[in-house]
Amino acid sequence: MKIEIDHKDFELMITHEQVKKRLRLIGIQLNVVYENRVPIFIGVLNGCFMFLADLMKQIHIASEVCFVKLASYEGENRRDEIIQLIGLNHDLKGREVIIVEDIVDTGNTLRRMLDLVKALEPASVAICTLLLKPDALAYQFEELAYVGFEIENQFVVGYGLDYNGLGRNLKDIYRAV
Ligand SMILES: O=P(O)(O)OC[C@H]1O[C@H](OP(=O)(O)OP(=O)(O)O)[C@H](O)[C@@H]1O
Ligand code: HPA
Repeated sequence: MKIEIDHKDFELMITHEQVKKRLRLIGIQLNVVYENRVPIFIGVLNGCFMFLADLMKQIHIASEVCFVKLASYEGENRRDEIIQLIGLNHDLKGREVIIVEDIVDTGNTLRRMLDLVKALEPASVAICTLLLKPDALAYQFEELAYVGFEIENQFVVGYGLDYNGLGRNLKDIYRAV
């Protein structure tokens, strides 16, 4: 099936049924690994909102959830880009943290997120991402423990992911053609 978003063509890549099936398996894994550890799931906005909402329906152990946003601004020296974590209202010291992303592409966002989270001294940090583009990844992350789908280096949209701000509401995931 083909769709058009903001004058760009996309074709169906991963159906919502496939996503749900994969989420059930990831949920089973997380329920086992984190039993009695009361993990905190930290979703990185905006893209993760649908994935994290559906993932949490598969989590049956005691756990907490929060959402953060990464914001950047330029320091006095124009080349200094300062990155801030906005919205975190939990003390992460000694906690078992699971960072939830819709997609890890170059890995730049995750690199920054990990630096900020690790500075807060959690007991452990794992990453759960719905999509991973291995060929675009500029770093190796040993924390990348839960991956929904590895995909080719193509732009994707839907299920939280946007193209020019549009398409986040689509249930299925589409790739640019
Ligand atoms: O691995 P990277 O190359 O850094 O790309 C991945 C990031 O890009 C997207 O966020 P974006 O900054 O577009 O914000 P959004 O979630 O609000 O769409 C996505 O949600 C990831 O957080
Ligand atoms: O392929 C993508 N689609 C939408 N947003 C993104 N952010 C990083 N990669 C992507």
